[in-house]
Amino acid sequence: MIGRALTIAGSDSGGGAGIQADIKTFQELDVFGMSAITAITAQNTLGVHGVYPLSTEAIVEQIEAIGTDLGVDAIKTGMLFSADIIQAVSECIIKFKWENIIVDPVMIAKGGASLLQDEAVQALKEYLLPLAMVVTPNIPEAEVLTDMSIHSIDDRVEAAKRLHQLGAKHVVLKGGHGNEEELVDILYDGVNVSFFKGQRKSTKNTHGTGCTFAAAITAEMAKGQSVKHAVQTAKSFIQAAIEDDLKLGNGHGPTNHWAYQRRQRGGN
Ligand SMILES: Nc1ncnc2c1ncn2[C@@H]1O[C@H](COP(=O)(O)OP(=O)(O)O)[C@@H](O)[C@H]1O
Ligand SMILES: Cc1ncc(COP(=O)(O)OP(=O)(O)O)c(N)n1
Repeated sequence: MIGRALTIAGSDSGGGAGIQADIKTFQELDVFGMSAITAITAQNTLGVHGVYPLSTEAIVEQIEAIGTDLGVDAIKTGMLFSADIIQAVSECIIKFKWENIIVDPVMIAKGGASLLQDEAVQALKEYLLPLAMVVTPNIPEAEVLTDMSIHSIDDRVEAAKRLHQLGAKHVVLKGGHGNEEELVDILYDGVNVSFFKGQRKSTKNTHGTGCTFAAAITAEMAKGQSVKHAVQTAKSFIQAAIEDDLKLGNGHGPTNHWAYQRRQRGGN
């Protein structure tokens, strides 16, 4: 049977991040994509112009519709916006006994707009991280969740260990916000630390990189791959998507969700 992946996240009208990035990534990696929308954003490459959260009832109804019929093999959470939404989503995950949960702890969009209320951070730590098979913070998100400053690679490893102590079974701490030429994402599984390296591309077209990366991990896990294999594929997917950027819009443009498959087929 084909792998089934569900994204519980916000809609990005500009198509580069959120639900739209996730579904494109699922499709490119050959899994059946489904969605439960938490909020509508009016967004383009220049920034977030409006945020309209849905009621918890509307969100739970979407998740229940999927859980009681189609079923899922892996779930990604993205923009959850409020403590109430985090709690409602966590209760659904527990109710359906879903285990392959990839939590992208989205907090702030590239343009600076807040996609998670400050008071929701505690709910994220308390309700959702203990359910996470994988959590994928960027450096600023990891700093908020662990209450520590992250400068060196050793700091990243320490932060990953703290996030593991909060209940996430695997921690992928992304290096995009670091300043090294060779980007380093780390994976901590509670015992071992693995390093995933890639060449930094100098580009402003990085809108939605975090969503796309976490969606690729989710897709691979929906196909039954191990976390380590999923992260390796996601790294190749996002590297291609950033390198072959589409140059759309006047601000931070989207990445290229076709690039990985085109390369696999030997195209450019
Ligand atoms: N300029 C870049 N060149 C190549 N890879 C990048 C670049 N920026 C980010 N990445 C990669 O994209 C993924 C998302 O990283 P990051 O930017 O840290 O997350 P977020 O979008 O959540 O802020 C990571 O795998 C990171 O290494
Ligand atoms: C609806 C929505 N969800 C998430 C984000 C943040 O996406 P991310 O991949 O972290 O990319 P940037 O916003 O940092 O470019 C979003 N913008 N919108």
